[in-house]
Amino acid sequence: MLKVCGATTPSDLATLAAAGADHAGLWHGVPGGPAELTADELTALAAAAHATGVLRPVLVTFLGDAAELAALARGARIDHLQLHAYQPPSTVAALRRALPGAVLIKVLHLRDGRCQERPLIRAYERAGTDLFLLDTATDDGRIGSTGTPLAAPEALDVVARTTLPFWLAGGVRAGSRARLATVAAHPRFRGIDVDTGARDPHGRLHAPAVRALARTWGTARAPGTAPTGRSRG
Ligand SMILES: O=C(O)c1ccccc1NCC(=O)[C@H](O)[C@H](O)COP(=O)(O)O
Repeated sequence: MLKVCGATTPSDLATLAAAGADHAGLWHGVPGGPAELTADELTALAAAAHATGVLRPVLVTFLGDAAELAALARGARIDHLQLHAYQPPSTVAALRRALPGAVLIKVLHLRDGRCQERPLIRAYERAGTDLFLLDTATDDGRIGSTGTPLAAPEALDVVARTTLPFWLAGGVRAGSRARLATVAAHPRFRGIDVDTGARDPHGRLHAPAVRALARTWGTARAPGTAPTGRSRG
């Protein structure tokens, strides 16, 4: 599974679909974010993602109001939600009740190798999280699209504290597959989530980079096929 984050136009989605991505991350509720979408834009792009026949949209958000998120997801017909900030387990639980069929992805942030949410991991699992996304936070506290690499031993240490499937993020590139081989070999590893490594030097989504990610990480689809099933693991 390959998710690429921060699509803002139908042309971005066409690039991702043709280059082998399975999920497109669409931002809403990320104040000041360069890929921030209005609710109407989110709905239109989610429809465009579905129309590709291969891409599933993921709502990526810092928002913590479960009722607002559930309404947004229903309105945009998105069934994958990625809680990318420090939303508490109670938000996951409320979303689980509001959207029983959705795939709820909670980000776990590693800063200086330490998982910021470590004491809450079990609570997130009990609340109804489907999938964890391991990502990096920078020394100065930035989160999301940091391009900062995650070390394999630190990722595995967090994974050992969980029981759920997980996606891997944090400066992932085609060339980091060998360095992260032990993480990719984990039985609960389900795929990668990339922003920086899928872009050209001007910050545009870049088909050759996406193709290289899909090829190197072994997520490439057979030509003409759509991903099967949901991403719950
Ligand atoms: O992508 C962003 O800029 C972003 C901003 C705010 C919240 C979340 C954001 N991205 C979420 C993602 O899922 C990224 O793909 C993930 O952080 C990995 O990014 P990178 O390290 O640049 O590959």
